Amino acid sequence: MTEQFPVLKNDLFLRACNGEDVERVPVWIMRQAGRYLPEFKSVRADSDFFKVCQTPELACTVTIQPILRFPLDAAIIFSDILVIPQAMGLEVQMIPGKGPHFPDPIKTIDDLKRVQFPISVQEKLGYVFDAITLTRHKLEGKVPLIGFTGAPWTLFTYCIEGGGGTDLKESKLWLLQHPQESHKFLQKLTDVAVDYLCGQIKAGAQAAQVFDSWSGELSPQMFDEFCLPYLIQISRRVKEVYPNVPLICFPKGSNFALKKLAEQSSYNVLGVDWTISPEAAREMVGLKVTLQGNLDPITLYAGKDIIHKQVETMIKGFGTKRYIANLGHGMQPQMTPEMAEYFVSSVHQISEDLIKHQK
Ligand SMILES: Cc1c2[nH]c(c1CCC(=O)O)Cc1[nH]c(c(CCC(=O)O)c1C)Cc1[nH]c(c(CCC(=O)O)c1C)Cc1[nH]c(c(C)c1CCC(=O)O)C2
Repeated sequence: MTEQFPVLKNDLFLRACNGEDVERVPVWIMRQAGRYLPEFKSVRADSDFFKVCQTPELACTVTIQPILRFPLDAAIIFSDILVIPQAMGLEVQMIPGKGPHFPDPIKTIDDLKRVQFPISVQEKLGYVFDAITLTRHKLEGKVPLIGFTGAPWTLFTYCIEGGGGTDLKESKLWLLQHPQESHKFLQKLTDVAVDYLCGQIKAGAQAAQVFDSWSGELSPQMFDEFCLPYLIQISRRVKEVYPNVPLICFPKGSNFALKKLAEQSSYNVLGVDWTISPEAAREMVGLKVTLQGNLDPITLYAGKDIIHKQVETMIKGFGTKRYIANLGHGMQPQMTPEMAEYFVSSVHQISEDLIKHQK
């Protein structure tokens, strides 16, 4: 039996995903739940990072925290992309002040034997599905809930580098020296990501985003070989099961790939970072897909007047159709809730004005 969820009261985000008219540009923020919120820090004070992810009540609480504070148009389930490597049998720790750490990363081809595949996502990641179902109820239909996964290449880099903050030398050497084994591993990660996204949608996610945070470290040629086919595959396979659920792809740093993704994949929305102008991004995809982004997050440190001006330029550049406002990457722990709020309210005010005057 499928769950009955509260009726959705704000469908602005979903309408923008689907290219429908909006009376205001929808806005959410990547990493909107996080350490810049005192109420998040207070939950984290008592619980390890992955404990929060694994406990549906806690994951639900922190997912909803930013929704209670700011007039956002979507919630994103609190979790991490690295729950997939964990589910495949690799140990991942979150080290305070440093980030993710794999005590025993994949170093050799022989190490790939330690990667469990196939896996039952229901058995290993059912806690995320439970968190999503609970959060759908607790949101009371205020805004839609987004699920997410890491993209195969980005997950691959963490499994091989053992953490962030590297130049990805080891992962790139895998692609160059062991292309076949790399493809095999990327395919396994893809299969798990597809099952994982389908499980999240079944549990109640109303849209889903694929984060390829490190795709921009690859040359266009390497991107075409090791990222693009898997990103396309994920979109097509999830759409086969859930044709009406909007899918978002954020290939950070690979703005050169926007045209190919718009033409060849089934994503409704493409996320862009701040290294491409809104006009250039729009030029590459036309009105075939919705664009999401792309304010340089550093802008949130620059003060209200500057935020306001930059948001205005951004919205005018993208246009108010087929557009979702966001940062070009995530919130940072040193940012203040006040500036997040100002960003959100600037999007409201500027886009409402623009749309009114277009009529
Ligand atoms: C690369 C990546 C990861 N995780 C994620 C990505 C892709 C997005 C991106 O590029 O930022 C995705 C992610 N991680 C988190 C979310 C939650 C939902 C949201 O509010 O956006 C999402 C969508 C929570 C988190 N994930 C993490 C935190 C902070 C850790 C903590 O609470 O102690 C949060 C709130 C930890 C994390 N997790 C990861 C890193 C590199 C770090 C350390 C970053 C840091 O310390 O600032 C891996």
